[in-house]
Formats: sequence, C-alpha cells, structure tokens
Amino acid sequence: MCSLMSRVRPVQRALAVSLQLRRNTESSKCAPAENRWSSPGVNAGADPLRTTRRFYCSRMASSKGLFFRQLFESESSTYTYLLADVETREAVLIDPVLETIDRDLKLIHELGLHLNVAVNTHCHADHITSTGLMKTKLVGLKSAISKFSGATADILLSENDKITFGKHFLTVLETPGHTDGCVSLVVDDRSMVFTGDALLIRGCGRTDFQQGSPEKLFGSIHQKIFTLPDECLVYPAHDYIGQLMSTVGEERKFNPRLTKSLDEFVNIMNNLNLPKPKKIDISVPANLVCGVYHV
Ligand SMILES: N[C@@H](CCC(=O)N[C@@H](CSS)C(=O)NCC(=O)O)C(=O)O
Repeated sequence: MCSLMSRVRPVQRALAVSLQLRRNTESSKCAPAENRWSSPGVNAGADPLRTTRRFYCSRMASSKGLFFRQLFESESSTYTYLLADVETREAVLIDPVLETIDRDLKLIHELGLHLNVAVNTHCHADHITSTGLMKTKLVGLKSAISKFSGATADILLSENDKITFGKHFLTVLETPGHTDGCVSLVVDDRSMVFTGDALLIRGCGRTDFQQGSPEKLFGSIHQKIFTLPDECLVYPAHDYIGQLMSTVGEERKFNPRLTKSLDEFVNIMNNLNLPKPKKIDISVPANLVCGVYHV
C-alpha cells in the first residue's frame, strides 16, 4: 500500500487516505450490527447479500430486504449506486462510469445479482457512462434515462415512473435545472433519494451549460426533493471533498445555496465561475448514445 501510495498524486493520495480512514470508521460503526447477525463459523458459505457488513449497517440502508452499495469513481468523483432485492436478487445500477465497468461487473457477478436496469440520472458532462457497454455484457439489461435528456436508451423515464427490482422500486422525480433531463430516484419507502447532480451535499449542480437554469433547479429542489421526509437519506452523483451522504432535513437546514431566496440563489449560481468539466466535449456526445458513440 505504501509503495503504491507514493506513486499517486498528492490530491489522490489524500482522497485515498480519507476514504481508507472512513472505511475503518464505518467498520467500527457497523460492528454491533454485524455481531448481531453473524458470528464466526456461522457465516461460512453464507449468502453475501445477507451477511455483508454494509447491508446490516442501518446508516447505509434502512429499507428491509434491500441491498445497497455506494461505489466511487475517483477521476470524476462520481458515486455509482447498486441496489438489489435480497430475495429475488434483481438489481438496479445508478450512474455507472466507463472507467469502473470491470469493478461493477465483478461485484454484480460475485453477488449473484441479475441487473435489470442501468439508469443515468442525466446526460453527464464530466464522464462517460458505462450503460451502453454494460448492455453488451449482461443479457437482458436495459438502459434508462429521462425522456427530456435528448439521449437514446431502452427506457425513457417520465415523472412518477417506477423502476422495479423484485419487491422494491425507485420512483422517478423530474428535477431539471442542472440539465433539462435530470431526475432524482426515490426508494419505495422514501428512506433514500438519489439526487444526481440536482442536489449535492451542501451544494447543488451547476447551471451554466447544457440546459442549465438556476430558477428551474431552485424549483426542483424545493418543490420535489425538499418535500421528502426529513430523515430521507440523500445520495448525490458527486462529492468533491469526500462526503458520502446527507439527509433531506440537513440539506433543507444547512445547504448554503438552498437556504437562500430565489433571487439570491440565482445570483450565486450565475457567479460560480467554475471551469468547464475537462471531458465535456467527449462526454456529452457519448452519453447521448449510452456511452457507445464509436459503434
Ligand atoms: N472538475 C470537474 C467538474 C466539476 C463540476 O463542474 N461538477 C459539476 C457536476 S459534473 S457536470 C457541478 O455541478 N459542480 C457544482 C459545484 O458547485 O461544484 C471536471 O473537470 O470534470
């Protein structure tokens, strides 16, 4: 680990160290749950979906019979989410990234999951999705994205559509503003929401390219995401400083952009002056065709 770490750039090293630290902290936080459900010997050869430490960590997944895993792609700081029904093993993958397709396929295979749908929360500008390539590797897999994204996919999503996997489902909330085709995905019991680039932790998606509109984003967050229960866990598509998750209540109270009036919010968003994402010119055209623009 030390020799590997010395070869990576300082920022990546810091991120890796912080992720390692978090992993350690997470393990200890989840230990009582693990002890409750598994003991040495009893677990040998047991079902990984039912015995993984994270599954029983209430901080990570509170819905009964729902397997949940948060995955990270370090180049674009993107979170990919894997959800599955523990009984039927049907699964959904949210915002998978081309660079990490092998990791994601390996995990799906190891856990014995049947991936029904790979969904993009919007047409990403900073990385290329793996949904198209993944379809060539997994029989029966369907891609999904908003009908307002301008992209092609097997399933074009609209408000209130359900993406089902076993007895669970995700409900589509249209949350435009970062792009016209942004959706947030709410777990059936409203315990978790995947907000894509609409709501980030103590931030939100930028509104200065594609079909960005601060007015629309403000409405989407206040009228859709902030009407979910306070305890609903918020899982965004990105975080650039290592934050993993938040809650609707926390964001409603502490998000420095969303606690402002509409006029103040518009002013903040119009003056972010962020550099363009490095891969925007290749990502957008590729993501309009599920990332498989060369075929
Ligand atoms: N440096 C990154 C791009 C960072 C960025 O612009 N992030 C977007 C989401 S991905 S399009 C964003 O909305 N950021 C909001 C913010 O307040 O930072 C790269 O070059 O890819």
